Amino acid sequence: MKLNKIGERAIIDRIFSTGDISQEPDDCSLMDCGEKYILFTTDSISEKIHIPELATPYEAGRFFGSINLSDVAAMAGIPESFMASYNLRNDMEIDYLEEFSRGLSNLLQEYKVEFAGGDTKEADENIFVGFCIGRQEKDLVRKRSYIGPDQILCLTGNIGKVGAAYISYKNGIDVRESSRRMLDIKPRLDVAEIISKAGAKFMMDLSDGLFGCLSQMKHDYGYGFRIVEHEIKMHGSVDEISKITGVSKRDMAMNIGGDYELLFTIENDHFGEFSREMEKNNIDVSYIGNTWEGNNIIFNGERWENIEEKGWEHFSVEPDSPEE
Ligand SMILES: Nc1ncnc2c1ncn2[C@@H]1O[C@H](COP(=O)(O)OP(=O)(O)OP(=O)(O)O)[C@@H](O)[C@H]1O
Ligand SMILES: Cc1ncc(C[n+]2csc(CCOP(=O)(O)O)c2C)c(N)n1
Ligand SMILES: [Mg+2]
Repeated sequence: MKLNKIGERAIIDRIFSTGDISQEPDDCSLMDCGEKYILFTTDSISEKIHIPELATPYEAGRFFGSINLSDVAAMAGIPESFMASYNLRNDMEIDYLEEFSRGLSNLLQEYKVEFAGGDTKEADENIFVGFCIGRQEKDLVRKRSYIGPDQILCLTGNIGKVGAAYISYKNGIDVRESSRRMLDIKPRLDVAEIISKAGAKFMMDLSDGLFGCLSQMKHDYGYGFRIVEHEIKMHGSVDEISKITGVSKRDMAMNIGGDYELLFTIENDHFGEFSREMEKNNIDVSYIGNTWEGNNIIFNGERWENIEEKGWEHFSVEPDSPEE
């Protein structure tokens, strides 16, 4: 059976089922170092899928670093060192690669992460593979397995900026600015550790969209979510682009993916203390639902609906792709 008949999530299940993977599915893998964990993670991008044609190489380099740092932020780790492996077509312009590297280096400098080297090879497609390593006190690391029943579900910032930019870009609206926005993401290292110290339980980054994350958590850890649509803060562009294109706000903000905000839970009886701590630190957090043992559902203002959408998934069959 071909991969595009299976989809990314099921492919990863099949890889896990081959037996020897020692770690739980999470944003980073962990190495036990006494009082601390070493966190390590890898994330790659391909020019074809992740980099819109009108994006500058500098923007692409920053994006490449950011998505890797985001996986460390997602567990409340402190990133320390980064490696970059490039598989590149032999007709790539050296200027492109230099600008890409400059974007990456500047991003790493901003977050005080060492650029520790990498690997460079000739290939048929341009693929950039990152590896990031970080550290954190064990009791501050936020694992996905810390999810439990009746926790309050929380989300930082607002979502949908990247989804709206993606839809704009596809519809030929303001294409240069849309390309820039598609890559303009921020690893939430500014807030992750504070949120962890304030008592978060499980945490993850939203890379594949809110619906994708909920579906992944239900599948991997057995807990579902009841979320309330009007509690979810959307980026200002979502409404505007929805009106112009007819694509639903829900699709743009929750299904397309590409935002890197943090999704996490707190214990129900800790709400007062936690929300005061967020206000004190000026951290924008929305309380969007709670966990339960049932399936993922959303309250649309009138009734509860099942969430059927699965977010962004590699190898998923496009609706209009021919059957093989
Ligand atoms: N080829 C693979 N071999 C072994 N494990 C894998 C492989 N691909 C993914 N995994 C594991 O599957 C889990 C989910 O991986 P995934 O890349 O979806 O991470 P994520 O943080 O949910 O998403 P993103 O990469 O968008 O940040 C992780 O624990 C990861 O280590
Ligand atoms: C058809 C189509 N093309 C492009 C996009 C944009 N996109 C590609 S990957 C990604 C985030 C997760 O990346 P990864 O899982 O690789 O970390 C996003 C938002 C899309 N949603 N649909
Ligand atoms: Mg992640």
